[in-house]
Amino acid sequence: MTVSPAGGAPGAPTAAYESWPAQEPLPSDDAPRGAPDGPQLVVRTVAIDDLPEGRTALVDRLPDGNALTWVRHGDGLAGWGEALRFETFGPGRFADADDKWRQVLDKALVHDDVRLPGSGLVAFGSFAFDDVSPGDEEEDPARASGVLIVPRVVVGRRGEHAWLTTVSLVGDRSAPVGEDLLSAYPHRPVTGPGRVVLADGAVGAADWPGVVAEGIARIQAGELEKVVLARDVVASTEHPVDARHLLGRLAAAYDACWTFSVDGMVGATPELLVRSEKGLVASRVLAGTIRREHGGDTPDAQGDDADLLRAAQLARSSKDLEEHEFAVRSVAAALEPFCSSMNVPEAPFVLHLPNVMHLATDVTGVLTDQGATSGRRPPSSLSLAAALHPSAAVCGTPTQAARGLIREIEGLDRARYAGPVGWVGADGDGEWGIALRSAEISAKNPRHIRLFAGCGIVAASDPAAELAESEAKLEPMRYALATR
Ligand SMILES: C=C(O[C@@H]1C=C(C(=O)O)C=C[C@H]1O)C(=O)O
Repeated sequence: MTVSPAGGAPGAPTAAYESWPAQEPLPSDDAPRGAPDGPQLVVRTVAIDDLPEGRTALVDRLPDGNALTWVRHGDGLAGWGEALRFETFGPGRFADADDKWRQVLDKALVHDDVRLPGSGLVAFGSFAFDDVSPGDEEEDPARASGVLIVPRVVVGRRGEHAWLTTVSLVGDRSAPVGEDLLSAYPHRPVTGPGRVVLADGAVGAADWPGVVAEGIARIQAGELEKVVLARDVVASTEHPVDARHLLGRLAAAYDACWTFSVDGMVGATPELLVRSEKGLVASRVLAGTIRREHGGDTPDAQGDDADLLRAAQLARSSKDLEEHEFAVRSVAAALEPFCSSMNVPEAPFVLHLPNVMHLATDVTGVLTDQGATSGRRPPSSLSLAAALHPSAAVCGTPTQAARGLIREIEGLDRARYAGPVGWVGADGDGEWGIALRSAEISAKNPRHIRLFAGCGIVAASDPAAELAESEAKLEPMRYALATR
């Protein structure tokens, strides 16, 4: 078999693209899975023409609840099965995952007929917000704080192009390949959660305004400028939660958000931490929120006159503009060392979502061509996400003081809430969102799911208003579980 170097897109793809014709059998050797020199993946992407269009078409393809997804406006990726899984821990969770990913890429054999972002070899990932989680040590010392998963099968769409990627491991003779790989995952019917009972999480709704008041007092005392404080709500369901039920409802109703699912972390986030594509980077920064009032059972993104008034109120609110400015500055400062040029708009726009409106700024940049001058690889989207995390949109300003205050007063194990979630490809490009408007299905008990929401607090914040805002931010996941 001939192995040819990667060609095509600039940006020095790191995986080898092999050149055998599609009908030839896959190579195999006797190396056992997980051999000391690491696993070798064989990846094949072909164009497909039978994927229907529509917001939920990708999610509808998922055969079971072990869903790996990243979907927006009907475009994106849906993966299932696990060819490889890497778990990482603590402060090194991003760097270790990035290293392991590069090792996989160096050996992978990729035959990609489609060559679009997301085709070929991809891994989905989800990372904890904090370097350490309260309770980690006592409750579950083995709990990983980062995970990268390479699916067995991925279906993708970008505009009019759709594709199918299959992944096998060299030497893994027991695993099905090609067509057999698809039939190895029979489609199981999607099940709803049945009756859902919601209860207070770590800090009850009645006590949470007190936590916010403490945050405000610390800001007013001059300890810091902004802190993001969060709370959780625990849902107990009659039936085990099937992630596809949640994903279908989120993808249909929250079309402008990125609907994600990685290893039990599910949500529809409006906030893009970083997208890296062919040397260009982009980040959608959100901070500053106003609730939308609407009746009915289905979230409705259509605006009315009252909405326009609220949007204008938000765009003029000095408290929200201040909160927003902190978040934009933190993202711009973190991206700057990687970029030769950047565009940071002076004023935010108002993003309309079915439940809330946000002040939003799209920051863009051109990555410095470090590869050309130093021979080093350009930073992967995962290492960019690591550099940007945690932005002031989910932590605060200054970062260290805010993180310290969160640990001190929030009383919540955020786990992967507000951490980076997304995917990385073979050339390092990828998309990472912030895991907001999200919930974590318990790995131990699939009838137990924790919903999260947080709010940026500044000196002028009002605890009761922040509680109401947190309720509005819980709405997407409550809707996904159909408790509203
Ligand atoms: C922290 C969350 O959202 C963040 C906080 C916002 C705010 O306080 O205005 C707005 C968008 C997000 O950056 C959340 O949804 O849990």
